[in-house]
Amino acid sequence: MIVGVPKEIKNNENRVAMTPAGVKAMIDNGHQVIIETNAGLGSGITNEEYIAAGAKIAATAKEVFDGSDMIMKVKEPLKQEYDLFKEGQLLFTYLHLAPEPELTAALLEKKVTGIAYETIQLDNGALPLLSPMSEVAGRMSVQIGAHLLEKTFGGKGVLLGGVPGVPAAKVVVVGGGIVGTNAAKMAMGLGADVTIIDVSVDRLRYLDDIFGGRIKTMMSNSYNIAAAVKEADLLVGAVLIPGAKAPKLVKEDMVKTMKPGSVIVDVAIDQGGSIETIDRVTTHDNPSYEKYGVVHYSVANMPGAVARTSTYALTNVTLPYAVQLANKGWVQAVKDNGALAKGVNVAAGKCTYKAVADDLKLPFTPLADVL
Ligand SMILES: NC(=O)C1=CN([C@@H]2O[C@H](COP(=O)(O)OP(=O)(O)OC[C@H]3O[C@@H](n4cnc5c(N)ncnc54)[C@H](O)[C@@H]3O)[C@@H](O)[C@H]2O)C=CC1
Ligand SMILES: CC(=O)C(=O)O
Repeated sequence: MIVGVPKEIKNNENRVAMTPAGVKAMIDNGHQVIIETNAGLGSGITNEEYIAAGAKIAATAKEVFDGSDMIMKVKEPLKQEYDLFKEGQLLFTYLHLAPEPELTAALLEKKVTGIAYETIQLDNGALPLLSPMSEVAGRMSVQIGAHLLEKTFGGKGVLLGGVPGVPAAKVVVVGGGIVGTNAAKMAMGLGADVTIIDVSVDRLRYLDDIFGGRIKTMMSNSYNIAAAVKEADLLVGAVLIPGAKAPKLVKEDMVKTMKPGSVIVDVAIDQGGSIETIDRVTTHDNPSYEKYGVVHYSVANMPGAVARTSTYALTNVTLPYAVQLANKGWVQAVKDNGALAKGVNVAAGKCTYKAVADDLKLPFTPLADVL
């Protein structure tokens, strides 16, 4: 199989979908790899390193798409990439289709097989290709929140950890999964007063256990969320229902109760956002805006800013699945691997992921019907 890796074009997206180690693994398995020129530079990987590992370098994204059976990317394709899809091509990347009707329509029209990193799911519910980026974004959410709380960035001028004699800032994390746990870890490490809200009592029990009672846990319901949001200096949105649009758990009237200069970082923006007052997806160039006196941050590719770490963390987990897809072809690979099968969101012009079909009001076709 010929595997193509275009350069990412989203604002400040410096990650790349394959490292030289991935190229070598593909070549060792009898495949060919085409990398768009300079695709790795943002992650500190040169064309020469890819060539030494056995890749060919293409001058343009069009050459990569035209010449490849499988495209590996990091972020969901942007509008200027839709025309590059070839009918029947395999696309392996983050897709986040539930909030993206136009991208979904383009993939369906071209009968692209879209396998989304974020919905590949193990039997225990874990999302192995989302987790490393959630670790990165969860940790970044507190680092970014701490900056935005500074007066010069529009914040109320509060130091997360406080100092002796002055109380620490209150950090409220809605969603206690991978993002939430990593946000809590960083916030606690900086000395903040941390509360995590989740809908799963088992998850809250686990968090209480691992943090040794040094954070507070709360059951997710609108009463508790309203009370916690009102007091929060930094609010982190971190909920997920796999594949689906994020539930808007924090309502506009709750945000209005926050003190001026408080900060919201909605990490769940890639699934449409979990905070009602988040009305746009922002970019690393212009990451935050003010609404009701509160600083809002809603960048959908947070890990792109720490690309070197993120590229290696992401490709560590994507490569074994990519090799299965290349070795067996996607149909046999998903028949053999139930976790990978859950990644198939669109195939043969049909939507094969229930939550995406429901959110976009499209007919749902069970994957078995297109295999
Ligand atoms: N903006 C960005 O750059 C990035 C965004 N993300 C996104 O962050 C979000 C969270 O990802 P993960 O932590 O990996 O997901 P996860 O599945 O590990 O955690 C989600 C948590 O939300 C909880 N939850 C579900 N419904 C809830 C409700 N009604 N109330 C409270 N909690 C609820 C679940 O019980 C679970 O513990 C996803 O949308 C993911 O795509 C991840 C990485 C980067
Ligand atoms: C998860 C995701 O969309 C990202 O890492 O950008």
